[in-house]
Amino acid sequence: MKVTIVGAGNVGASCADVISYRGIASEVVLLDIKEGFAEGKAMDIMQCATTTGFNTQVSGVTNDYSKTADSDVVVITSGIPRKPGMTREELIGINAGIVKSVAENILKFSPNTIIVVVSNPMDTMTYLTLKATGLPKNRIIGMGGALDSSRFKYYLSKALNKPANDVQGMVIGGHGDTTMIPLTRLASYNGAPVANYLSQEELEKVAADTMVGGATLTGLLGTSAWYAPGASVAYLVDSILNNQNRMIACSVLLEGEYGQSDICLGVPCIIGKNGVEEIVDVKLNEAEKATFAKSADAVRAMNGDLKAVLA
Ligand SMILES: NC(=O)C1=CN([C@@H]2O[C@H](COP(=O)(O)OP(=O)(O)OC[C@H]3O[C@@H](n4cnc5c(N)ncnc54)[C@H](O)[C@@H]3O)[C@@H](O)[C@H]2O)C=CC1
Ligand SMILES: O=C([O-])CC(=O)C(=O)O
Repeated sequence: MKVTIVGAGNVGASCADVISYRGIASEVVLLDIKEGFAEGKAMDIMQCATTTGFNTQVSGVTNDYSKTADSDVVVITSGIPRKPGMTREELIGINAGIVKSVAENILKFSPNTIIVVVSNPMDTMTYLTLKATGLPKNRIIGMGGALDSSRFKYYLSKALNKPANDVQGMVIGGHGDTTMIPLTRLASYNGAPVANYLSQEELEKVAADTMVGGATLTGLLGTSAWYAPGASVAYLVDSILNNQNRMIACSVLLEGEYGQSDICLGVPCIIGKNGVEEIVDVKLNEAEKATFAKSADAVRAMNGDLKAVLA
């Protein structure tokens, strides 16, 4: 199975590292516009093969899309990341043009691929990719919810003082500081509602910390995060390539689900060999439905800025 990752920067390279280390794909191609950069990242990762013990073949290319031919999955991480104090939405001006041209180039050589969109603002970039390529909706998946959910579980585990792997929870809605929706009511500590153990005030703090999880890291690192984003993409790619049918919150085209249409937004999806196999209805209550509608309004307003690039 072959995976191409466009953008060999922090997130792209981290993703390639996890995919190879865990043997998720037999071949990974890193592509970047910066001369020699993807080649260097690929060589560095390949020099881990004998010490960490993997057989995945990782190669790097400078803007040569012919080397990406017949990829089963293509991950788009090309574009600029935010700096401290910025929102993800501020990246649209530069990233929209990059994402559109990358998606078009990819399809010339891998017409049957499934595309995973990572570049920010991710929900709007996913919608752009869908509109620009005209691919069926099951083959365009925005990655954000897997990462946001892992941060939610991290903050819940800290509040509970229990191992993160004993915590279940999901974040839906937009992948933005104000549009994310941590589903606190449905989160559990090994099946028991977290509200059994945490006060309302503690739960609100967990949700607030989750929503600004990316901004917090950007403030600490000077650029946005990459280890958890790279691992989250690899988790999603694994579910596609190995047909695991995991339920993962992903940004996908909604056509009436969750009361929304003509928008890509984070909802729980079954992810398997065809990409999005199914959208799962987790039965939101009235307050959650209203929050979801507000999140959709904000993302829809952002999508309005795509007119020029889609013209
Ligand atoms: N959806 C999510 O959950 C997350 C999204 N992101 C987003 O992912 C993107 C990448 O972030 P980082 O890897 O930290 O940035 P980075 O700056 O480390 O890497 C981006 C790479 O894209 C390359 N690039 C730019 N234009 C290109 C083109 N036309 N073709 C090929 N490569 C091109 C650059 O040369 C650079 O190496 C950002 O937009 C960031 O906001 C980051 C983390 C999580
Ligand atoms: O915060 C950012 O800009 C990058 C990102 O999407 C994340 O780490 O969640």
